[in-house]
Amino acid sequence: MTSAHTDGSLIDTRAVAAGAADLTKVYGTGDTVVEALRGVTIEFGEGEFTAIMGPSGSGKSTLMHCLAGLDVASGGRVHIGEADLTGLSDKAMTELRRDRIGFVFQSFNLVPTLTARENITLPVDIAGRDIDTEWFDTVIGRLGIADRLDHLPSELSGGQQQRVACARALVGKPEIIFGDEPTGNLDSRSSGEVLSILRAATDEFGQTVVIVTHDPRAASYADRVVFLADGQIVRELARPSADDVFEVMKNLDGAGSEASGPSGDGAGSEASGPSGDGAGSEASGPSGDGAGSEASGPNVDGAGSEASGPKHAADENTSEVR
Ligand SMILES: Nc1ncnc2c1ncn2[C@@H]1O[C@H](COP(=O)(O)OP(=O)(O)OP(=O)(O)O)[C@@H](O)[C@H]1O
Repeated sequence: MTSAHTDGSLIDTRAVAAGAADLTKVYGTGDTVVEALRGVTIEFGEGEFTAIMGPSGSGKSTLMHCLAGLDVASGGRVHIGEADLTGLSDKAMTELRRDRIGFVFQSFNLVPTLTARENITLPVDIAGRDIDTEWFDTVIGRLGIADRLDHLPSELSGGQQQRVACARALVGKPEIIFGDEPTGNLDSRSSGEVLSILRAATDEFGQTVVIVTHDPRAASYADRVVFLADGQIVRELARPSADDVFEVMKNLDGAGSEASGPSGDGAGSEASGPSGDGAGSEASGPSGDGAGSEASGPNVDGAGSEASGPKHAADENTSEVR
């Protein structure tokens, strides 16, 4: 949410959905000690989509797990809304995670004995709430899993399982959704669908989304991208293009292994550069090759062209704030 300064410029007035203050995390002791987080202070505004990036081992997953109450920090504080996680009992933490947080993690954690539909509605069922059937239909339609709902996870492809996990995180409309490489196992079309619907969750329902990703194109769907290195926040970009993100990652990473260019490995989508010509449209960036690209998602946000990639133009709003 924004409002106008007297000089006409916009200021951000949205409420804070979650945050961390001076967060530290130390693994091991003595010679094997690792300082995974070294004083991270960050806030996530309501309805904001944030991507966390950084070289391998920089602390992204650790930060995500501490924020989501899945791991306990060594020092500092974390809050979700008004709730300070530091003082919560196990029971209160479980309820908070169940009622207010959605998770899209790469290890899908689907219950193998439940169908896709049952997995998707499980958190809402456990919480004893009613399913918003209209939103349920919208989510599964956009994610292209409507015809897979009665299948067990073992009968689904990896990408379909990940989209079921994404649907599970979305249908209950939790205040905040955490995704640890939510598009990591997806081809670029499915990746675009997942990112578009996460974007829609913020734009249409005011949900807050925080993802860890290695993919500059995925990051370019975000309102801002926060870069970690050695357990600290070192850069932040507001509404960047994939090219902007790629440039920062290249510099942060030295050898550039995390944000490798178009010749990136394997499926390419996670590590591909924004101008990926290697796999052609498969790895293409948001401002690249137009509406027909593989990366284009469904028309999730009402503005057709918007959905074919992230909404930020290459040269728009790329101010560096740190
Ligand atoms: N359980 C653990 N025990 C000891 N060290 C750990 C543990 N988990 C993470 N670390 C270390 O903490 C640091 C940060 O790890 P983390 O997984 O948060 O990095 P990351 O940025 O998510 O990396 P990647 O991009 O490779 O997933 C690394 O040096 C890692 O080896």
